[in-house]
Amino acid sequence: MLLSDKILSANTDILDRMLKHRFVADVQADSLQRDVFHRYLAYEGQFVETAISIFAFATISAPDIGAQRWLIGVQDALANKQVPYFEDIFARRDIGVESQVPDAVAAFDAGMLEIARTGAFVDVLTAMFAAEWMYWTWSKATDTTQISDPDLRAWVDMHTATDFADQAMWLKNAIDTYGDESDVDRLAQVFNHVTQLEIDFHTAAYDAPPKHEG
Ligand SMILES: Cc1ncc(CO)c(N)n1
Repeated sequence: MLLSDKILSANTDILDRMLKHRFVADVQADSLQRDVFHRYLAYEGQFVETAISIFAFATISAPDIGAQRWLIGVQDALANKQVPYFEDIFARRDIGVESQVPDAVAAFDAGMLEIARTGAFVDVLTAMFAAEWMYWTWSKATDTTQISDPDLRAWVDMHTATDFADQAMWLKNAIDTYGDESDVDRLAQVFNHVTQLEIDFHTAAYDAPPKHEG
């Protein structure tokens, strides 16, 4: 079995919990409340910027120019496709960037950056594989469901588009190319850790935002 498939197999339970998360269920049932969507967007916009840094760390530790070219392309897509989505939507929907975010949101960003800063190349690949494979999976399962909010529809469609699908597949293949059988337990643990952070991140959108101090 491929290393990437072993990582997935070791995490079926937790991945399944994320794929059935209330947030995903609400998107699929077209019942995501506007205030939840807006909080999610504010937290998500911050993560997309963090993701640029994560892929920058991966670019530094990539062992060859082929991987570096690909990762620079990912940074380009994040900076020039995903960030503009948030810039446009924040202006139109009057969503403010939150200076205070819930602990779970801060923990997700910090946890992902920590792996990127201190982990081996395959660890960073696995962290983003956990994040992107999961989004690609639930978005594909949401391809034909009715979504009334055009901004939410566009967000889901962005994660079924060829660009994003190719990225998720590239990460999976790269784990098999650059990883080693001896990495399997550590990488399965990275995948597990990231998926738990994802669960908590998506739960945070349902809680009232933290109050400003003072
Ligand atoms: C929180 C989160 N996880 C994963 C993805 C997919 O890259 C995303 N955009 N946001």
